[in-house]
Amino acid sequence: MITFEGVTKRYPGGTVALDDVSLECPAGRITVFVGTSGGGKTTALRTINRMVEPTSGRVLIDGKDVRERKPAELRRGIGYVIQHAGLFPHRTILDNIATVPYLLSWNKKKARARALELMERVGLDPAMGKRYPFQLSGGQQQRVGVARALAADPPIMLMDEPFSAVDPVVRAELQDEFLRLQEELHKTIVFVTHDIDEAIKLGDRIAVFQTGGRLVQIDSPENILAHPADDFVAGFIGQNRGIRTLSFAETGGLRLSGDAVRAAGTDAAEAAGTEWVLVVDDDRRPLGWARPAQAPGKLGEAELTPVGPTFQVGGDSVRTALDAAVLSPSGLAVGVDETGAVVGTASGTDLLAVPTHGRHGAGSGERPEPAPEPEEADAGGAG
Ligand SMILES: Nc1ncnc2c1ncn2[C@@H]1O[C@H](COP(=O)(O)OP(=O)(O)OP(=O)(O)O)[C@@H](O)[C@H]1O
Repeated sequence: MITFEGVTKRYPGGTVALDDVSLECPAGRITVFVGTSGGGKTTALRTINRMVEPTSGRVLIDGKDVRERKPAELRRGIGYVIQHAGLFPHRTILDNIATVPYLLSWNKKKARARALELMERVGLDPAMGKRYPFQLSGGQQQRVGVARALAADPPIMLMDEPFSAVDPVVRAELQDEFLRLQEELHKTIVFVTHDIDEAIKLGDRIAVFQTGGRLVQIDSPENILAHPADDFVAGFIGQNRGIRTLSFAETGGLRLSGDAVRAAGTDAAEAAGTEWVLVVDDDRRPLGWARPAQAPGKLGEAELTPVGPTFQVGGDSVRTALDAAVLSPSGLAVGVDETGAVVGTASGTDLLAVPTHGRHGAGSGERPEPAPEPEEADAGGAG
């Protein structure tokens, strides 16, 4: 756990970069510092590894004031990743990743073996180990930056806009892999970004900083979206706050209907009263939509309308399910299990009735959430 106790940083000339900031970054979780440019995010991050010394207040790691530790020794236990990766240009990728192991006097063989292992972990072909940074794409360089920070297996990682310099597609990939890695590694991570969407995707907790180094709110992404502390936070979150809240609503408690689901080969006349039916194969995999009134005969014989996007029940959020409903020709979202078999369908109205608590998707670990109400607890099933 990292604790800020009344941390203030005033630079000569009078700039207040941090104004009496108190917060906690729980062990094994991702805390994201987000906010306006010049709000003090980077300054706050750097007080943790003593690259910045507070004017007053204290930063504690597991209850111990960081000032009691020598900066060099402290930093070896704290991985640090920055924008543009900050790799050493004249060192190979392997040697870049092995920087801290070398500093810790590991023998070269062990350090390189560790670097190779980490390259695989962060999704880089180990054959790239002999290359130099300029021979890698921006996204690959960022992966090297993450691998380098992880090399000596530090319990803490500080990440300052690590994915900001790459295009949105690569950025999303890096974020997804980062979350997967964190599920295995459970590091205590402090992550700075100016991008609220990145903060919501990655953070277990989000700390919002305002100009003048003031911490305005620290809470879970769900609560920040649902209950912004003031107009500044509401404005910072931006539009579509309601819809985005649905990213945190789980589909596991949803009651899905089997009324519109029919096996291929069934007589269309049997479903004559239903405008759209979802035709499934023997394994309940969706084949497409049919309108029985317009295509008499056996379902599946006439051409079907493509199913469109589906959602995984319990795995995807209500936001994803709602998206599937909006794009579905029938207006019904198709819920599938992890094998792709149809569980049932839900209308937009069904989906909006789901309460919006709980973390969705490829997550950054469980978080203490209120237990579901009994009536929400039964898992979705064709019913
Ligand atoms: N070494 C320094 N000397 C004087 N002022 C500084 C110094 N470093 C930062 N500042 C000032 O402190 C304030 C906070 O800066 P900081 O870099 O922490 O903000 P930030 O929230 O990370 O901003 P950004 O998103 O733009 O990177 C800014 O007004 C900045 O100009």
